[in-house]
Amino acid sequence: MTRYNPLTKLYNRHYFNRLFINNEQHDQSAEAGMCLVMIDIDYFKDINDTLGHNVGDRILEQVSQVLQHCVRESDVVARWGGEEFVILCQQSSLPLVESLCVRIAERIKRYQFTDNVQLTCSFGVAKLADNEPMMLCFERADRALYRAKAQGRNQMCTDK
Ligand SMILES: Nc1nc2c(ncn2[C@@H]2O[C@H](COP(=O)(O)OP(=O)(O)OP(=O)(O)O)[C@@H](O)[C@H]2O)c(=O)[nH]1
Repeated sequence: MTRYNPLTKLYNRHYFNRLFINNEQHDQSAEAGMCLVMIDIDYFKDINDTLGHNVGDRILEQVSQVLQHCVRESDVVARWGGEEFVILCQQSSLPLVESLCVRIAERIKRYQFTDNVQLTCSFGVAKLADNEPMMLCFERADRALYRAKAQGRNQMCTDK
């Protein structure tokens, strides 16, 4: 089974799921300080609709590079769906992960994307609680992302 999404070269959803979401065998020490970030490009459909699918694909590649560049080596980045990404940060904390999101947002703001496209992202953050299944933490991060979208996009929400 392939681990990677061919376009972005990031881990694909299936592999990320297998590693973390469906795997309840993690020991507690490995789980200490695990945080999840869900990231979704804002109004990505408009980019496809106005500039075409090929430009959309280039943007997805470039955003993926930004994410890989911003994270630590121990963090795991995956393409979750169309224009949605997930980062799993290990041995981290909410303040550290929130500052990671700010760094990513700043880098995306400054990045010279194909066709001079300007874009922003929305972020949803959650920290794995003691004895919490990864799936529940993931759902909390996803709800936080939904809030960031609903509140106007280009922002980060944390589920505390
Ligand atoms: N170019 C390209 N587009 C994709 C790919 N996968 C999904 N998409 C597009 O991503 C777009 C997602 O659109 P929406 O879910 O409406 O989200 P959005 O326009 O980003 O709006 P918000 O998320 O609400 O800010 C759709 O137009 C999909 O066709 C892909 O691999 N390449």
